Amino acid sequence: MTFTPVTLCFLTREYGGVPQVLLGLKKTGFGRGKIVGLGGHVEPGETEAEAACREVHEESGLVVRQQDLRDAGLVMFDFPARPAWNMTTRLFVAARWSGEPAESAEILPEWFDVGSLPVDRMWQDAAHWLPLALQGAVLQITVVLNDDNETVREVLDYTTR
Ligand SMILES: Nc1[nH]c(=O)nc2c1ncn2[C@H]1C[C@H](O)[C@@H](COP(=O)(O)OP(=O)(O)OP(=O)(O)O)O1
Repeated sequence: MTFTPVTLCFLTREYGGVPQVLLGLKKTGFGRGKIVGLGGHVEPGETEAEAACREVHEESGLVVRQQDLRDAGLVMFDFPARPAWNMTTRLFVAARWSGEPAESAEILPEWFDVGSLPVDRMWQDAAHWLPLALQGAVLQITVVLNDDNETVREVLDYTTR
């Protein structure tokens, strides 16, 4: 079974002493209408880190350097009722970046407090893995979606650190 390689990159900052993460409203394509992380497909010939930096720039105008990406592990999104949507997702977190986030055709970026993530507006599975990734874990997780391709059937967590 093929799992398409994609990335998600979570930029962080402290704002008034409060940790925040940059997410965004997906305006087009896969996950339209949801609050998601910045990211997308790894193009042929590209590394995951290169793809993450490219997607952050395309979607928000921000510049993040590969050396400032922290590898936060892998999440497999398994859609048994829609295997064409299966993805293997490299997670990155970056506390150093430059620029001001700007709306793009694909994403309306927005900062959220890490302590109150907008989980009701995200993919349901995000509540299972995003807080851990932002806390510094290196994840090894498989999310199995129900046949509605929305809700979570099970989360298999192989994280060791
Ligand atoms: N169950 C899930 N929960 C989640 O939080 N993110 C998911 C998910 N399943 C997929 N994703 C993310 C991973 C990836 O960053 C994104 C899909 O990639 P894209 O945003 O790039 O898709 P698009 O259809 O907009 O295509 P392109 O921008 O043309 O590559 O969806």
